[in-house]
Amino acid sequence: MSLLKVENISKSFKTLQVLRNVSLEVGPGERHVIIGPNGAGKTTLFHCITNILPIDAGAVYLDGKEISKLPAHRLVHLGISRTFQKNNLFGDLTVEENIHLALAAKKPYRYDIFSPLTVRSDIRKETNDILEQWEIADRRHVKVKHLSYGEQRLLEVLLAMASNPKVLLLDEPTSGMSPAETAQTAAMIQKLPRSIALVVVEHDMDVVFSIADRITVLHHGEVILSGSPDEIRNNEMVKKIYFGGGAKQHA
Ligand SMILES: Nc1ncnc2c1ncn2[C@@H]1O[C@H](COP(=O)(O)OP(=O)(O)OP(=O)(O)O)[C@@H](O)[C@H]1O
Repeated sequence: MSLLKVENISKSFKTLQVLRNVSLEVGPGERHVIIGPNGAGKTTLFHCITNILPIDAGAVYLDGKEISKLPAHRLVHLGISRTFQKNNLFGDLTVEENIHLALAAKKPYRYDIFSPLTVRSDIRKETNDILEQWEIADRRHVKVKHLSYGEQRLLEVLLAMASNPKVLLLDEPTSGMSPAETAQTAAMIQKLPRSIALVVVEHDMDVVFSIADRITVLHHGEVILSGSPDEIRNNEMVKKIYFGGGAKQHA
């Protein structure tokens, strides 16, 4: 059974149909990358999977259970976490404090005003583990607004992982990054544990092919192909639609 199943979902904004009978399945630990030209509906698909936007038709399942109408915080507890194209960080707090908050949000005691976060030894330990594991311990006291753009996006991925998700959705993790930051991010994504399935929207083809087990191609809101990296690379229709100049590529 697939871990995440998207079944025939459709979405319109007034008269503009943005998703049309989109289906995809993601297995445990799979790296599933979604590609497609600008405006194909990739971000809308993420919003629909996480019920930030209600779907018009179809259904989304996690572990066989329908989750289409569940609110975002319930989805996090069930094991779906995501990042956004725009950073969702607290710029005036340090790296360490942002990690504290992300970890505390998942704990049952988060509303206990008599237990300040800083004395919670489990949060301190988990924070240290994250800082060490991802080799950012030397940045722990830096305010997030003073990190480079690439560092901020990396931190956002780490925070999305703090909830120990089964599925992590990454929306254009390398957008706006320098080539060095892009390479660093791709390497980081490759290092993410296989206990987490990844669904990644990505434009950079080097990144796509370096991480994907499976690729789904969206075009005008429809899945035109889903297959292995080799199948995608060698498919004539994909070459024409996506690589053939019909699509505007990101800078
Ligand atoms: N809230 C909205 N209201 C109306 N139209 C919208 C809304 N959000 C997205 N759209 C339109 O839906 C289409 C798909 O947008 P979406 O952002 O999902 O595409 P995308 O594939 O993620 O594009 P990109 O690669 O540029 O991020 C576009 O035509 C966009 O203008």
